[in-house]
Amino acid sequence: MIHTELNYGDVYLVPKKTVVDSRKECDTSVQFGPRRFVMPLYAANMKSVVDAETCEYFARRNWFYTMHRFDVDAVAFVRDMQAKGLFASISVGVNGDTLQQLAALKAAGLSPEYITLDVANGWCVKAEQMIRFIKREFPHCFLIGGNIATAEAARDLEAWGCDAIKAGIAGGRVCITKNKTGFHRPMVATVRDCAAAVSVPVIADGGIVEHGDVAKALACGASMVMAGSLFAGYDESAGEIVEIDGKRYKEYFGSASQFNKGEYKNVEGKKILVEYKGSIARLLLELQEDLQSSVSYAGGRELSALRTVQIIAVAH
Ligand SMILES: NC(=O)C1=CN([C@@H]2O[C@H](COP(=O)(O)OP(=O)(O)OC[C@H]3O[C@@H](n4cnc5c(N)ncnc54)[C@H](OP(=O)(O)O)[C@@H]3O)[C@@H](O)[C@H]2O)C=CC1
Ligand SMILES: Nc1nc2c(ncn2[C@@H]2O[C@H](COP(=O)(O)O)[C@@H](O)[C@H]2O)c(=O)[nH]1
Repeated sequence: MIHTELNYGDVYLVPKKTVVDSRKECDTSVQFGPRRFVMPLYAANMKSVVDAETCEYFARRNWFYTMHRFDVDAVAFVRDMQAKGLFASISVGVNGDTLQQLAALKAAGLSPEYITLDVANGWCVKAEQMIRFIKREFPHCFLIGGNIATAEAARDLEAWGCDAIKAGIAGGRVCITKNKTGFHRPMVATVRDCAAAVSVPVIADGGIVEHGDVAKALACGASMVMAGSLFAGYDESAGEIVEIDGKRYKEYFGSASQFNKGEYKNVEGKKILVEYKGSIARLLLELQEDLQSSVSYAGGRELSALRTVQIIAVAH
């Protein structure tokens, strides 16, 4: 029997009695690893979304960030962020280049506060080996592993030593994995299954289309949400402005796109143009206001209230 699974766009949250007098009373902050952040939401570790300046921008405003792992000097990045009194959060892969970067960090006496193991399918032997290696060599580091999409995979990554798990396979806006391989799991099912299976925080990665999807992800059990396209196209986002017929855009491309890889090999991502939207400050404020409102509809004062709401499927 083939069963149906749902995405954010297929569900809504049922309102409860509001207990606050103003949405301002609702607290959107989240403890994640050793630090507390203003929002349970952050920009994807993609080259077309974040660069070193974007990371600094978010860290200074106490938003979580993760630098991407493509052509990055991890030593320089970690040293620079920590010299500025900011936390360092980097991404790594599973191959020899990552081992070299980690050895260089160790030799320089540096330890980032957060490391994200960023591979398409984190439920694999190479990921297990890297997770165990990082936990051994950088025991004080908060290690995020991913990506995965099932309870069984989440349990394995927790057992291997991950401090948080990033869930979401082939749900991203510039993803073509589902078209090229046939594999994908809708986000509501992914997040609910993974979050129920482990005691470490789960990050819902990809597929955020509307601001309300953040609240839906948290209602499904996510502790944090990662989004790419939501944060693309701003002054502070990575990449240059492109002008076409007098209209301004920024490029948003997948980490597994030909554009990011530099060759057409195992391509599972595409490049699109997103409208240029100016400064990101207004977006960050609006996201926070919207989430405060979500918490009020959930009948609480804190994010935990979202875990108590009923999720309903809607007929299209
Ligand atoms: N969240 C998502 O759904 C997805 C995200 N991505 C993103 O794209 C980026 C690049 O991903 P990717 O192209 O997979 O490369 P990776 O850099 O993640 O691959 C790392 C290593 O793992 C091997 N590998 C990758 N996929 C598989 C597989 N299916 N089976 C066996 N070995 C594998 C690769 O070898 P080899 O190339 O020889 O196979 C390579 O040596 C990452 O940042 C990832 O997050 C990509 C796809 C889906
Ligand atoms: N299948 C692919 N997924 C990718 C690729 N590059 C990034 N990603 C994933 O997408 C999310 C962002 O999704 P969005 O809907 O918020 O835009 C990102 O965090 C990765 O997990 C890719 O090339 N192929």
